[in-house]
Amino acid sequence: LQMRSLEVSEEVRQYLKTPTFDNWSWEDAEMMVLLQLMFSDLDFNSIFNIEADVLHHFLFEIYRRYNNIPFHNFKHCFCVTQMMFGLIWLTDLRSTMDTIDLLIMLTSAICHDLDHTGYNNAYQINARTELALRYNDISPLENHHCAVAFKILERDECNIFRNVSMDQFKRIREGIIRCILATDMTRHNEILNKFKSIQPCFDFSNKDHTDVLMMILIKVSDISNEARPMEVAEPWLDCLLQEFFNQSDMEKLEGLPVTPFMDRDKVTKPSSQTGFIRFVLLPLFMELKNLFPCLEQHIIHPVQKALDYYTEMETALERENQNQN
Ligand SMILES: COc1ccc(NC(=O)[C@H](C)Nc2nc3c(cnn3-c3ccccc3C)c(=O)[nH]2)cc1
Ligand SMILES: [Zn+2]
Repeated sequence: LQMRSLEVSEEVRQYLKTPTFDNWSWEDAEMMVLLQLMFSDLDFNSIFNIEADVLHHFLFEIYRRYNNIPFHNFKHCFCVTQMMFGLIWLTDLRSTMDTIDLLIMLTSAICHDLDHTGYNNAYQINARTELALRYNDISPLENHHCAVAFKILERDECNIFRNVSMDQFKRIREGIIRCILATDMTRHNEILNKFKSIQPCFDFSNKDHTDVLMMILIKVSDISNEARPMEVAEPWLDCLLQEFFNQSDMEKLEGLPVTPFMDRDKVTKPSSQTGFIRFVLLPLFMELKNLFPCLEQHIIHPVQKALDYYTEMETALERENQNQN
């Protein structure tokens, strides 16, 4: 992978800060350069003394450790990081949060699905895989993603944190572990309820409050493909269903329990999305909008349009089925 030193125009730098960024029109090598740009645009390199070649080696090793599977691949890692980058600028977090917390969030986004095999936690546990054994069925995938991240950081030439103090590294490590482990969707309600409970009087100087906000922001970045333009989001749903179908095919072959919304004989694109958008995405975004009203137009409106699109598709499909029967 030749990371061409793509000369990034001012126009692209601004476009990179918006949730409308289209990942499909960029090569992997260009996305690597854009990831470096995010670090420098947020002043991480100067504030934390991150040398350019160390950042380069770090990102290259990250790139190597994502697998070529339909959804949880390097492009997903880039999308989640780019959404996080966009949210930081959109909500002006540079003026309300410590820079070290922004560094934790961006690095967590980059690392959050490292070495994902395309089989979710339910499969790991049911199939009693090496990961389920090692992590005692407790978020086996997320524990693994985080362990791989710190294995990479143990190598001096990849350690972007090698010039920070012991106290700073301790805070960074605690933050990255907390954020990556928060991406386990089985903990969705636990984390959302914690955020709801501190909502009325959110205090940016209270670490307990900002710790929860950081988990909410990586969760939002991770699952918010539907906040992007339809021509960007729809291919991602095809990739996701491809990965889900691979898993449910394998589960059927191995006589393991099959998750209904992964079963190619049961799921349709609209049915999987209308429920997900209505019961998972919108409630999550509505909570975040209470803190950052500007997300109404940038995130919630596009998702409501996506809900209308899939609801339309669902009724059209049902009408078609009725005509056939
Ligand atoms: C509470 O745990 C859950 C809840 C919902 C889902 N997934 C769904 O409902 C369906 C399959 N749709 C869906 N799932 C999505 C999307 C984005 N990420 N994402 C996803 C991917 C892997 C694991 C979990 C989720 C939510 C998306 O746009 N749609 C998966 C896990
Ligand atoms: Zn992810």
